[in-house]
This record gives sequence, structure tokens and C-alpha cells, in this order.
Amino acid sequence: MRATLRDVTLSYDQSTTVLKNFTCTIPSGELVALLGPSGSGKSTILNLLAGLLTPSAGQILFDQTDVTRQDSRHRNIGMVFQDYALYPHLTVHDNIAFPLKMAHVKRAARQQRIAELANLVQLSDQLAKFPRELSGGQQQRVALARALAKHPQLLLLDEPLSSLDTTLREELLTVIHDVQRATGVTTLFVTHNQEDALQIADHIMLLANGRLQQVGTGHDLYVHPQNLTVARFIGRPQLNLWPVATLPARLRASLPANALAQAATLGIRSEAIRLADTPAAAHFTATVTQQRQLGRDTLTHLRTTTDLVSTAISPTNQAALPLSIDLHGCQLFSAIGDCLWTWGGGGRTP
Ligand SMILES: Nc1ncnc2c1ncn2[C@@H]1O[C@H](COP(=O)(O)OP(=O)(O)OP(=O)(O)O)[C@@H](O)[C@H]1O
Repeated sequence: MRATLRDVTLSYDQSTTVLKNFTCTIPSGELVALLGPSGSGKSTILNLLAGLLTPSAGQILFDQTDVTRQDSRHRNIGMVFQDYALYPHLTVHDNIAFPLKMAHVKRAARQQRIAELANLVQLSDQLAKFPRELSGGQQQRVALARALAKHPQLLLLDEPLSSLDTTLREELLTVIHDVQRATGVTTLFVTHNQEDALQIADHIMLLANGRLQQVGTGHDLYVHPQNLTVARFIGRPQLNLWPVATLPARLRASLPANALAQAATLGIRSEAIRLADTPAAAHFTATVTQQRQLGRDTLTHLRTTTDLVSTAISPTNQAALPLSIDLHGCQLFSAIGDCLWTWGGGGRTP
């Protein structure tokens, strides 16, 4: 089932419009991540799809059917929230059984469905336990099984990993991915965590400032960002920015002249700032202000006419370094933030 918001406007009160003429599509059978900073409107979109909010203008379509005014209970949606929301006094078995009982599914069919779901989320041996006896990740798997019980046409996951530590997050991400593949249910995964989105989603919808900034694969967003907002949101460490007006002549000379003429900012990925093979080959020289280890990466903070961070320089005692920029990690942006040129090709200027 394909879910579409078409020209949707939503305000919580008269002074703040969270979404204005907002359009997006979740293609049938895909796992789409809705990624964006806090307050960007992710939960609002999820609640519109769930029927918990009604837009003041625009339409919500499930395939060709207009569900804008349809009650939440009739939309056949499964939802998983951040805080598990399981019934504490019911066992895992009875939590999963609950929506089936409410739908008057006969006992034999119910038992068969519970067994299928428990197998799907790898909890077949935990059915007799109560939620308090399970880890957070296991509790979310119960919530996932319960959400899928009635074969929903749309699965909505609202920050389902937020309460979990790193190991359990990884585990649950895999379960969500595998379950979505096995069931083929159209799924919207709301998150503010880019690693989660990059790891799991077929496509990412990046939302910021009430606008859908870009839809694409994680690779698209990293290599072909449409604008500075996307380029700065995706990738860690954050994209380095260098005002074009203060670029050293040697670096300037190696960039595409027509895009450079219209550009205000050069974006440089941290992995593209390297020690030059020889001083003669350097684009510029910079002072090392700090070096620290961050997991596998060495983060080198550099100062020249701007401040930069590199992840491609080995620990060093030298105070000043001759550096070169790999153009495969560069993007040029206009004064209003449009991407004019990127190493991956594309941008607005050929
Ligand atoms: N019930 C409400 N009444 C008034 N304003 C609201 C209400 N719910 C959300 N908002 C506002 O709408 C905007 C979008 O909120 P929303 O919760 O959709 O964002 P979000 O991206 O899901 O944020 P978070 O990641 O923090 O949950 C925010 O400015 C928020 O303050």
C-alpha cells in the first residue's frame, strides 16, 4: 500500500503552522526513514498518517483511497512507540493476542498467528513472561509483533530505539529490517538519528524547517545533497565549510570555475582533508590546534583562514601541516545554500 500526504497543511494553533502544503509519498512495500531534527514535524506527519490528527487542508491517500477524514480505527495501521506501551499485567502471549481478541479472531487462528509472530520477532521461547521480565529490546519486539498482528497495511514506528542502549539498538534494527522484508509491509520509521536511518532504510526523507529537504538513499543524500541543510545533517563529523572568498589560490584553481563563480561556500568532507604527498603538492598549510581519538578515527582540528576537522591525518607532533584536498569530498553551495556542484556529479551548474 502506498501512503501519500498531498498538499497537507497543519497548525496546532493559529500562530504556528507546522506543515504548509506538504507533500510526500511512502512507496508500497518500502521501509522509509523520516529523519529530521527535534521539532521538525516528524511525529506530526506520523500522527496524520495514523489518523490521530486531521489536516486543515490537503489530502491523505492510501493508494487511491482518500482517508483524510477516516477514523484511526478504520485505517488498519500498526504502531510502535518509543516507550513500548505494553500491557504490564499481560504476558507476552496475551499482549500479542490482545488486538486479535478485540477483532474477535477465533481461538485456533489466533494461536496460529501468535506463533507466527513470535517466531518472526524471535520470541517463541518468551511467550509466558511478563514485560517486566524482558529487556527493552525484547519488549520492543513484543510491541512490533502486536503491531503486526492484524496484518496492517501501514506500519508506523515512532523513535522505537530511543530508550535502548547501543547493543540493543543494533539488535532491534536488524529485527525491524528483517521483519519488514519478511512481511513486505509499507513502513515509516521516524528517527532523529542518521546512523539508524542510513543503516535500515530503503529511502530517507529528510525533514527540516517544516520542509521535505530531500528524498533519497543514504548515498544520494551524502554524495548529491540538494542543499547545505542536507549536507550538514548527513555525515559525521559535520561537513567542513570554507567561505569561497577566503579559499587559497591553489585550491580555488582546482575547483570547477563556472560553479565557483556563483558559489559562496565550499563544503569539504573530513575524510577529504589529507596530508600532502610533498609540500609542493599542498593546496595550503594549516596549524594543528587539537588531535583526539574518537573510536577508530583520529579527529584533527586545523586552523587556516577557517577552522577545519579532518579524519584522514595520522597522529602527529608537527604544529603546521601541508595539506591537500581530495575533490571527491567537495561540494559548492550558493549564498542561499543550493548545491551548485558536487564531486559525485549533479548540482545545478553543469
Ligand atoms: N500538541 C501540540 N500543540 C502545539 N504545538 C505542538 C504540538 N505538538 C507539536 N507541536 C509543535 O509542532 C512542531 C513539530 O513537532 P513534532 O513533535 O511533530 O516534531 P518532531 O520532529 O517529531 O520532534 P521530536 O523529534 O522532538 O519529537 C514543534 O514546534 C512542536 O513544538
